[in-house]
Amino acid sequence: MSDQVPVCLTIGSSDSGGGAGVQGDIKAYASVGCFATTVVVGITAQNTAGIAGRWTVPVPAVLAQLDAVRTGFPLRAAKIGTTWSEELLLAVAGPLRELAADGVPIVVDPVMVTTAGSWLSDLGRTRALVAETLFPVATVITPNRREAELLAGVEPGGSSRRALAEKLAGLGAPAVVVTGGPREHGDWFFDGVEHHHIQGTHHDNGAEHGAGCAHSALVAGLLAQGLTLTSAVGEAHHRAAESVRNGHVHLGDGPHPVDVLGIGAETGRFGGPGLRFPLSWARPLDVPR
Ligand SMILES: Nc1ncnc2c1ncn2[C@@H]1O[C@H](COP(=O)(O)OP(=O)(O)O)[C@@H](O)[C@H]1O
Ligand SMILES: Cc1ncc(COP(=O)(O)O)c(N)n1
Repeated sequence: MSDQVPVCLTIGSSDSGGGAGVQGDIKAYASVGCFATTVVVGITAQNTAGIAGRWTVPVPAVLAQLDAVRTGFPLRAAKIGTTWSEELLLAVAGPLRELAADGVPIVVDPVMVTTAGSWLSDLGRTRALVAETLFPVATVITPNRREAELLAGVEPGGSSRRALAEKLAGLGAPAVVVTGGPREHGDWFFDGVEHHHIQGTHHDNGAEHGAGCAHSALVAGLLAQGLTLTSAVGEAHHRAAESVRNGHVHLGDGPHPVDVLGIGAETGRFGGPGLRFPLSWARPLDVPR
């Protein structure tokens, strides 16, 4: 790992509930020692129960954010989450191609439906366009089963994750992680040549809001830290699963938010104390700094 903090980019949408979207990505990047920059393409009025409203950011504002980040920071990895519309996909395709040509690994998380069941993408032509515009610039794509089925254009439940991954590779994705669900534990990774079942423990505490966002940001962050793709996707799964296990089960009625930083954990992921903040840490005002 390099001794400089790697800078990563997320292109995604704001989750007012703080668990997923760019807010979740920032925490996931921080959890693997990366500095997060953000290009906000949409805004959601959201809590754990679902999305009450959503707005897209005008394309010129998206492009200006991308330009500011690209010219101001040495990006070491990027991820793209929500893509909303055809117009937006077409607008970001060019800058993403340039990033990829500069050797920046790009993780494509084709978020379409949230854990709570709200739609985050206007389907229609967008499905084919995601493959056309984002697969060629991707280092890896990280759909869940439902997103993989939608992108592959197959009926739900009829295909193995192996078959889905191969189908998406056939549409141009260089490598594919089909993430796990309630019935298929662990993740399925196809590196373009070989298949790997990343085994994992399933946690049934209902704290999965933001797991997919955390996972794809973790893959990008770990690539930025110099891990190989195979190591990054393995480690990202274990950290995402931990973030579910440590999840904020007391927050919200719907799927609870993950805790990727281990803020609420009794013990951190390395066995020491978690990031829980005891009030005794606060310095009295009269202590000179
Ligand atoms: N209940 C769970 N227990 C353990 N790991 C989980 C659980 N839910 C999701 N994960 C892991 O979190 C990551 C994101 O997966 P997933 O929830 O399928 O993404 P999405 O939010 O896109 O549906 C994957 O590595 C997956 O295996
Ligand atoms: C802005 C935004 N982006 C992505 C997700 C998906 O997250 P999840 O599937 O974990 O609910 C979300 N809920 N909100």
